[in-house]
Amino acid sequence: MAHQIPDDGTLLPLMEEFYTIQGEGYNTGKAAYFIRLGGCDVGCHWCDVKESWDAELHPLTAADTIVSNAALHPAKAVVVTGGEPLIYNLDYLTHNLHEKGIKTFIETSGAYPLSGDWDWICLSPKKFKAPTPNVAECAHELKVIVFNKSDFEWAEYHAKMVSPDCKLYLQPEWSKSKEMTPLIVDYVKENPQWEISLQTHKYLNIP
Ligand SMILES: C[S@@+](CC[C@H](N)C(=O)[O-])C[C@H]1O[C@@H](n2cnc3c(N)ncnc32)[C@H](O)[C@@H]1O
Ligand SMILES: Nc1nc2[nH]cc(C(=O)O)c2c(=O)[nH]1
Ligand code: SF4
Ligand SMILES: [Mg+2]
Repeated sequence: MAHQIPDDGTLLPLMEEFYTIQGEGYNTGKAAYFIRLGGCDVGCHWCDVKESWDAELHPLTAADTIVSNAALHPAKAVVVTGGEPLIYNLDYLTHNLHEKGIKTFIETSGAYPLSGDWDWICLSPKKFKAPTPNVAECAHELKVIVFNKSDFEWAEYHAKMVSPDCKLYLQPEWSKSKEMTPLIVDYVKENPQWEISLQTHKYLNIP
């Protein structure tokens, strides 16, 4: 049976929630509570959480419960990820997190319109479903996954879509990391407006 998900954002398909260290991008090294919502139709062939794709496998959970769980942890910061979290209306969730003094960060492909009130937006655009201009304009961080050499040019194309003060990151696709990381290192040395982002949680063996 298909989930009937109310569009007021009070119920969300929750795949998992865990307290860990942000492994990627600008906030690397900072403790945060991760909320992983199920559902994604972007279809990245190298996606590292394909189990998230089918929303119906993940129980509809009260946003109030997610907020209370988040509030139990010392770091007052939440990363909402997925799946593609912007499939859902995130206004209610982020409003209630803020009411509890919790900062809101999102990891998104930008493939759906922006909802929610965010302290930090990490946009990781995908070839398989282009980001909406609205998310690109609001992004604090652009994180492009490098799977092959052509992705540098593609990254520059997206850098033109974001605001001038948006941080720019190149992150190797995990399975191609050995090949791509040296290319990223060379690229960043030549183009220092870009920085390298590694999936440090995978090296640390933490969630
Ligand atoms: C699993 S996605 C979920 C959020 C959203 N759907 C997105 O793609 O931004 C979280 C982050 O992991 C990155 N990611 C996913 N699979 C990866 C892989 N195999 N190697 C490197 N980064 C990956 C995504 O680009 C994104 O920045
Ligand atoms: N530690 C840790 N950091 C992350 N940063 C982005 C992640 C994600 O899957 O969205 C992620 C994740 O899954 N774990
Ligand atoms: S958009 Fe994100 S969750 Fe969806 S397939 Fe791509 S990496 Fe995976
Ligand atoms: Mg991850």
